[in-house]
Amino acid sequence: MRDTAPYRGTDRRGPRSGRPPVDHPRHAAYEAVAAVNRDDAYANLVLPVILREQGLIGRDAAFATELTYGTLRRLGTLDAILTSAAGRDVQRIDPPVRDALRLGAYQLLHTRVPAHAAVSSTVDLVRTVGPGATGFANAVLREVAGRDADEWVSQLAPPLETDPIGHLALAYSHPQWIVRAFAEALGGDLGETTRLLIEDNERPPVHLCARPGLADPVELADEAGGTPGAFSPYAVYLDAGGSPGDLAAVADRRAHVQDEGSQLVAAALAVTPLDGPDGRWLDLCAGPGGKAGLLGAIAAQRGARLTAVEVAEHRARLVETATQGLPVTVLHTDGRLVGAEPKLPEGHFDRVLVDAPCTGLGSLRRRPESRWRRQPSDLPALTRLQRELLAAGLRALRPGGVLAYVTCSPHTVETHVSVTEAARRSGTSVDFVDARPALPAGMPGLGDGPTVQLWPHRHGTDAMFLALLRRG
Ligand SMILES: C[S@@+](CC[C@H](N)C(=O)[O-])C[C@H]1O[C@@H](n2cnc3c(N)ncnc32)[C@H](O)[C@@H]1O
Repeated sequence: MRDTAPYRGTDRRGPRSGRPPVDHPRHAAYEAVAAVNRDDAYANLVLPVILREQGLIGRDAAFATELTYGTLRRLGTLDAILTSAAGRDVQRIDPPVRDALRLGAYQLLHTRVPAHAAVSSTVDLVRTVGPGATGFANAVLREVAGRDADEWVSQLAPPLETDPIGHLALAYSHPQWIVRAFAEALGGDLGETTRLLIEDNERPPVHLCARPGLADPVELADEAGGTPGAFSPYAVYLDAGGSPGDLAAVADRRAHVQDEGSQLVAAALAVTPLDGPDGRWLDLCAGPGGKAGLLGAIAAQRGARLTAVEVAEHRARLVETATQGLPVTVLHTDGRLVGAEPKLPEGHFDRVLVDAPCTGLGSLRRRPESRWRRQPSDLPALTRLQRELLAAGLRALRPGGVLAYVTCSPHTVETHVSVTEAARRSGTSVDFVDARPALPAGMPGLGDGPTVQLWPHRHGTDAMFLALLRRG
């Protein structure tokens, strides 16, 4: 909302209804934030339902979305500010009042909503969700309004010089362990780490993938009112407010919604040179089917066939839908069963994708609550699964075949450590292939190889990691 006219919200009941004014967008945002914090809901799933139920469209829907996503992203910093302003730990505030205050503080510090409107609309909200706390809410928000966001950070964050991780975590609203992981993956460069954290707090663009042989990206960009992507030959960037669900090309599966980084790593597997047969491709972790959709379309052009494996039944069904009409066979099974499952024989496949389950720290832009849900304790189970799936992928690969190991996390334990450990323990001879030539010529910021790490702040993509391995 920063760059648009100040927004005051809408009151559809009007002043004469005799009831306190109800601001529909703010109520919708409250419902969404409360569902996320109370019920562990996902904002991207729950918000569209609430918007539909409340009949919010256009500017109202955009405002509710901005409030929901912004508040959830900034939760860590907002809570530190509210703790200070309230003079008590925010965790000890009644949850409905706490969520209303978070929304109010977000409006005060990060939008152009006038302070009086942010305060009075939040007090109105508290009147309905936590009656009895209106005086408290009013006092806390007036305290919050006494400083701008930078002044609060100066007051509350530890000094950058002595505690850079603590400072960045508070200033840019990320848990410290994630800031530390990002800084490590960026070679300790705190300037780059800061740019990444800033990017994580922005609304991400929507990217489309024009499926090769089925849609032309320039024509799709015209149809969608977007622009062709900078790097992926299949990418189209949708303009803000563009709605992919309304596009005929998406409805009839000539295109799908997919981050450009995901397109690039899937395409990298397909373009890596290979000697010998090249007709059997495998996607070992396929759900919900984004990369299988792109690889299936490329396979159709090249006379190849893709086997797409997914262990979760509902996600296997999503892969089936996503790959209809393409030369793709979907298997609902555990990818680790290579060699035991007759349809997954050892030494059989020419190209294998292992797009492993991971913390998803590379796509925090798209999942506003996930940075607060993920814990370092998630890592051991995930990295074990990553290594087992990668080992299975290597077993499935024929000698001379090529495997792409991909994560949407830049955490080095999930990237470099997982891939080198699994390759070392695979019992077969495995060589790293330089992944950089498999990405578009001239793409900047790809590092020294042989693996590639994409970044939101460098490439405008999710932080996808790619390692290419060739079996000896
Ligand atoms: C990162 S996602 C894959 C995203 C997908 N490639 C795409 O582009 O849409 C990882 C997927 O692996 C699946 N998965 C987890 N464990 C698995 C296993 N043992 N075998 C096969 N799939 C598994 C998860 O259910 C999840 O759908």
